[in-house]
Amino acid sequence: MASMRDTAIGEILVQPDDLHHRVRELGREISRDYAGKEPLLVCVLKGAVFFLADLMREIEVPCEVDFMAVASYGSATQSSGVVRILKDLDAAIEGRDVIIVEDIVDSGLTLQYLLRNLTARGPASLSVCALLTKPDRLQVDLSPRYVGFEIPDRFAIGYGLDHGERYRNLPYVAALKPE
Ligand SMILES: O=P(O)(O)OC[C@H]1O[C@H](OP(=O)(O)OP(=O)(O)O)[C@H](O)[C@@H]1O
Ligand code: HPA
Ligand SMILES: [Mg+2]
Repeated sequence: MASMRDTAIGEILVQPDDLHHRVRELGREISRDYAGKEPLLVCVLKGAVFFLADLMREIEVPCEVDFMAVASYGSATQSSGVVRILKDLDAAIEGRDVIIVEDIVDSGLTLQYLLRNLTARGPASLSVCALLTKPDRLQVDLSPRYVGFEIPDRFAIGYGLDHGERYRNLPYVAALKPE
């Protein structure tokens, strides 16, 4: 775990206990909504891996997971919306009940791209479960069906979220301290 003395770690936005409880609630909601179905969770690498692993263990209906890696270009704390697939899903999703699992929806441009791309593959249904959203930064007209927490317009790190690949291992979500 990165040291608490690391000067780049600012104010804590979501405490470990709150993450744990909310992830459990989301798992219950999904289990209820998908009763009788067998959803496919599509985890967007890398940040969502941590959320996915905790969420999936709170889901009580049979479910599967597949992974997709995408890259968006731009400065370190901003995504450009130009999205490129680095790793595609292993299997077809036609006819499947798909849930996209994201760690954060910031501008929404990555998610907008993913929704268009996956819709074109003919899933039976497609929904989004995002741990975090930043309502003040959203640039597109979409709203995930499942949201963990709404956070202020701060660059977030921890619980999967990185800055330059660091801080993913923090057990809480914090704001990156401005330089
Ligand atoms: O709403 P947006 O402004 O498009 O930003 C959200 C996207 O940015 C982050 O991924 P990132 O490209 O940092 O990849 P990572 O998960 O590997 O860190 C995050 O996991 C989302 O996929
Ligand atoms: O606030 C954020 N933190 C980490 N990665 C991100 N990608 C988009 N927004 C963020
Ligand atoms: Mg990142």
